[in-house]
Amino acid sequence: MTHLSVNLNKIGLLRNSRGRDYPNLIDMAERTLELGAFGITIHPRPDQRHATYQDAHDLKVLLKRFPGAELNVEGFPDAQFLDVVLEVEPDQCTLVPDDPNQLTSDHGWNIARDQDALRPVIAKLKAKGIRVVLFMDPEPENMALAKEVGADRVELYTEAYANGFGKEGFDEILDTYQQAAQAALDAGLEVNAGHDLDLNNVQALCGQGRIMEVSIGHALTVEALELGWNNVVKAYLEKLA
Ligand SMILES: CC(=O)[C@@H](O)[C@H](O)COP(=O)(O)O
Ligand SMILES: NCC(=O)COP(=O)(O)O
Repeated sequence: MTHLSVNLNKIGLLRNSRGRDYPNLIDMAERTLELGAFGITIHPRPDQRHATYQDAHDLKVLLKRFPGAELNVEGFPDAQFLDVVLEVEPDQCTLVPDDPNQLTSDHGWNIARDQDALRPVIAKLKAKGIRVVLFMDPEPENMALAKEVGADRVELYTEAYANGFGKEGFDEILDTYQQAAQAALDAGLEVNAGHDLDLNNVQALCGQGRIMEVSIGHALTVEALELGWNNVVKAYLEKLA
């Protein structure tokens, strides 16, 4: 079985678009955990247009009511992000090489280049008992170095996988991801995966048993809209009849 950590960034984005607390991110997290999801992920960016740093604090309080459930905080390890993570002490911190103004995450770490910056950051997080994950492209040859710099896990960046799903050449893409996951396991790492995973494509990736956790947000939010839309429109029509 693969754990599901639900990314609530898009709930934060919707909330922030109106300047009031609706939808309430903590309520959505609570519902998600009550339904049996393994965890909650947020990815606060420097402009806090999605989840905010305060959300990380509030989620930590909520998660205390759900023993065994995990909080995963993702982001680029700038000073502000690290201060928040070291204070909140989530179960897991996923380090992502985002630029400050990036629309969304679009690449994994170049560890050979960034290892001197990563090592002390990883050591600091681990000293607080936080599991550290590095966001990685599916490159089997880089997994040993991810282990060597101190990561506990890698998260495979699955945009290419999701993009190729169901298209010609997909078998080769899937094979690349499985090889990267196996290389990580062989190096002594655990393996997460995420980005653009959805109800259609998630099983083929996780079915071979190498992926410990997926974090899913964007598609899950859109799918919730799609699956709920008809009922809600009908409910309004009934109110107005
Ligand atoms: C690291 C990663 O792939 C996700 O955190 C992704 O960036 C989701 O965030 P957004 O939906 O806010 O782009
Ligand atoms: N780590 C990936 C994540 O949290 C969610 O990515 P997406 O489903 O919003 O693309």
